[in-house]
Amino acid sequence: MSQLQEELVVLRERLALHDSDRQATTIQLQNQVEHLKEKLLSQAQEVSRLRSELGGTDAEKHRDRLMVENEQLKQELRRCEVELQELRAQPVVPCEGCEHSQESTQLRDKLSQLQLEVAENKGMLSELNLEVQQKTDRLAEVELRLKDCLAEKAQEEERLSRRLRDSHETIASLRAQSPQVKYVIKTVEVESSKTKQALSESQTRNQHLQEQVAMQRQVLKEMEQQLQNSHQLTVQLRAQIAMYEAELERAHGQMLEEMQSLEEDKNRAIEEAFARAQVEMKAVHENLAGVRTNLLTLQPALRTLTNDYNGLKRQVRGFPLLLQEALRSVKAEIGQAIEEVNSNNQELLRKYRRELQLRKKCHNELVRLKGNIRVIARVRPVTKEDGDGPEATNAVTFDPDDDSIIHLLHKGKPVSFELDKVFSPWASQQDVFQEVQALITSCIDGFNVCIFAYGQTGAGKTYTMEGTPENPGINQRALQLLFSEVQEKASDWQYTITVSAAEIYNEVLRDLLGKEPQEKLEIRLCPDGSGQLYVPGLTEFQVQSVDDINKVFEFGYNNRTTEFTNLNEHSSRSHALLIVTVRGVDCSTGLRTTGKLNLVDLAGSERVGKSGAEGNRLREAQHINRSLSALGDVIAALRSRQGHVPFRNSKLTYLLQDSLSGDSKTLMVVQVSPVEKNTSETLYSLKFAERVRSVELGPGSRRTELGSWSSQEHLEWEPACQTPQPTARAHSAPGSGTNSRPGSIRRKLQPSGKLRPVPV
Ligand SMILES: Nc1ncnc2c1ncn2[C@@H]1O[C@H](COP(=O)(O)OP(=O)(O)OP(=O)(O)O)[C@@H](O)[C@H]1O
Repeated sequence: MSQLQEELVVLRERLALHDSDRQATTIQLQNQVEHLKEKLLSQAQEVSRLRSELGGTDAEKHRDRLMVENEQLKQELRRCEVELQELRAQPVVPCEGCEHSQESTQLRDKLSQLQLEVAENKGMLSELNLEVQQKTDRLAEVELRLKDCLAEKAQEEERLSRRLRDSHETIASLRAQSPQVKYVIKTVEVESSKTKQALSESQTRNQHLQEQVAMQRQVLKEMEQQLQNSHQLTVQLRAQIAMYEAELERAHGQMLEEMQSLEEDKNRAIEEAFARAQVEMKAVHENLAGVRTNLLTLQPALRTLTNDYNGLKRQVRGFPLLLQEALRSVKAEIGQAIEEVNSNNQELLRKYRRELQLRKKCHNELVRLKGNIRVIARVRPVTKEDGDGPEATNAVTFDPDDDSIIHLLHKGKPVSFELDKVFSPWASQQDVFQEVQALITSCIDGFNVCIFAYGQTGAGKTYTMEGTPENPGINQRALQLLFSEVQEKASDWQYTITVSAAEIYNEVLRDLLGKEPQEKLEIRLCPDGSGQLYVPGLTEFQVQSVDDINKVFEFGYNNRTTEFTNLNEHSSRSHALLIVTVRGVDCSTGLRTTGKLNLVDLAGSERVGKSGAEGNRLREAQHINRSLSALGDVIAALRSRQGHVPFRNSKLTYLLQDSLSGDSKTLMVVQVSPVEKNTSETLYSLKFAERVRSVELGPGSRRTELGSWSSQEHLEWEPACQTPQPTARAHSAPGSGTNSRPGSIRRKLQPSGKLRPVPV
């Protein structure tokens, strides 16, 4: 029992000890709670201080102040605008030539510039307003966050105080229930540690909040800086606005001054005008008074004038009728006159056409009477080339009473020939041309004409056809005549003249005006079925003047010189043709004519084969003889009007077919050398000429005459020469010559060939 009591005492002591401990702990806890409360309070104060420090209200104030300033600026702007409107509304009196108008325009420009600047500033201000608004929004947000923090803290505080209260109650209940004290103490101990933990947590949170507050402070500082900047900007803008206002004020003042001066000018001008008008009015009044007195005196004159005028008016009214009548009669007279002239013209035209036909008929008749094929002879003079001595003596004489007779003394025997005409060595180029002139003119009328120069080499063929530069031959003169005739007829006819030039050498036809003179040309039938012949590829040049012809000849000559090394010799062995085509259109009737003039310089007719030529020379001679024989055959056939004309026997006759047949006209000029040494060839040439001519002269004997004009005849004709044909009229020639025969073929002395250009 005593042990139990002892134990109870110990327990009581221990309990008392525990009690004192618990009291100490409770006090400690209470102190701690107090301390925490104090801390919370100080923190709340700190927060409120911070709130006040953060200057949420300052910023708001600042913002408000800015807003107020903004509002003021806006009001000022509005006022400025109103003033500007008023200024604009004020009527501007334009005064032309006024020196202020330019200044006024400048001021107006300046004003509009200022307005633009003001608008820009307005924009900037609205931007600043927006910025301030954004900052205010951010401040409100921060404030809201701070409020939330404070509310949280208050809740925490509430919770802690509630727990403290609970602890007190627990302690009190523990005191009341001593058996459970130990347990309670333990619980308190446990709870006390929890409280400590909560405290440390709240301390941590407190620290976090303090950091946030520091951050917010930093943000606020930055915002304050920004606000300060915007404030500075606003100050600047205000200064600018003030400056603009001053400018505006000045402009306004200037404008007012200008307006004032303008007003004054205007008033002055009005006054002056008024004074002038008054003076003028006075003068007008005076004039009026004078006019009135004049009017009184003029009235009778006016009356007579009015009467006159009325009379004239009546006359004028009647004038168109009179005029119309006069015009009608004049028109009728003119019409009648025109009709008369027309009928006269018609009559004249009819007569002209009849005359033309008659002329053509006469011409044709003349040509017919002369013969469609005519043969003339031309004797060349003795030249230096003929040499000296008996061989060069003259063997040709003429009949002084008959210009168609020629006498030749051949090997001592006189032989005479009758041709259509014989030209002595003294005959000029013009004399010869006169004989052929009619033929050329008929070419314009649409006839085909052929003029041949026939004879031995050196007998003067080229001289007759081409002549010399100083003394041109038939070719040049013919073309000249054609041009002048065509020009004469130009009022009624339109003509085109074209020329072609060709050469036949060894029965090969070549174009002398073509780009390829080497090219062999062929004669073909026209594909149009007209039966006409043509030479494909033969160049044709249109000529309008002698100059043109000279150019064409020059071209042809150049072609030949480049082609042949010995042109003179070559030209003696080839036939050269100049083909002139004259195409005409009658302007009144549309009638078309085409005439062709063929001017042919034949190859030398000498009988080379007889003199023992061989090789190329013999071949050339054979070709020449064959073609000349063919020409003789064709002419003979035409004269005897045979059904078949052997045109195709040579290139020459085939090419000239359409110019030798039908109503074509042919003239052969037989060239004769007068000297003794050439009498054999001269005899041969004259016989050939006479035979050509005699075919027509003796119709009964035509058939017998036409036996053969073979190529052999040119080579084997010597016996026939000695015994003249019966149809050839032989006359005794006066005088006599030597019997010598011509020697070798002479070369030409002229530097040119057969197509040498001869200027006229
Ligand atoms: N009627 C004339 N008057 C003056 N000289 C003439 C006459 N006829 C010819 N002649 C001269 O005689 C020479 C030979 O004449 P041309 O050259 O005309 O002969 P050709 O017959 O044409 O010869 P080829 O057959 O070689 O062409 C030339 O010097 C020429 O000037």
